Amino acid sequence: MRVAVCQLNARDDRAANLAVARSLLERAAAAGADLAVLPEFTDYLGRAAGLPKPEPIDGEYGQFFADAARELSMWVHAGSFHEAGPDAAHTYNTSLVFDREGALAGVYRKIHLYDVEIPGRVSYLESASVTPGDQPVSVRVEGQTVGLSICYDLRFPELYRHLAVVDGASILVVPAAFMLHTGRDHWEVLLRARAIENQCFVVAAGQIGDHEPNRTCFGRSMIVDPWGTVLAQAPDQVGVSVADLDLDRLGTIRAELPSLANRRLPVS
Ligand SMILES: NC(=O)CC(=O)C(=O)O
Repeated sequence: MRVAVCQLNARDDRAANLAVARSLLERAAAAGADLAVLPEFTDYLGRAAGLPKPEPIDGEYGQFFADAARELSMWVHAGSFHEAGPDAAHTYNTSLVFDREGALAGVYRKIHLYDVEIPGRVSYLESASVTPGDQPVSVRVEGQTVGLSICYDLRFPELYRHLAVVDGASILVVPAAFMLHTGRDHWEVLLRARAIENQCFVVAAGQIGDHEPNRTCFGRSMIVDPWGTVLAQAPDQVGVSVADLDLDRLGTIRAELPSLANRRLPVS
């Protein structure tokens, strides 16, 4: 299976963000991707005050990427967007996955919210405006089980254990807007750890660069194999990176180094 990670610099202009996302999906399709993944908050990454009215799953955002998937005949993981939430003050941070016909194949709401205060570096209280999801979600894509997650989820290995062991995922997807300060030291280590410990491919699409207000994202979108080898890493710019997932290699790694099968403790 050929996968693409689309690295974006979304800002406060929703229409412009979607136009760039569409052009990256076109590049991914031209490169022969079966599945293309966009980053967290592909719709909008700007000041809270300027956030366009949050939409339902079948709103314009969903329709836009359903059309893209159908027109490009490619599976599209539409990063995440601000889904209308349970009350006026809260959205969900939601991923949508569309099949080649543009049919909705999966919906995942970010479970772990980024409430972090690192003085002078990072100040973010995601729970002030986002309601967390509470369900791990996997989707069948081209005969493979793909486990869904979003950004800060990456720090919670129990989610990925569930996706790999309970759901049987062979591919783990991570749309992200990882901060520069934390990303420098943690992004690659965490992605490769999740790949190695769960013996899965990890496909991670990130935001890159400056976003209002005072937010800089790390980028370095990455595709990692189940051995922990980095198959593709994006340069520090908006663009598309592609890799082929050798699913036979996944079987070989799991057979030769059966750490998933050797687990001794149950997964809830
Ligand atoms: N932005 C996030 O949700 C996560 C992040 O930047 C981090 O975990 O660090």
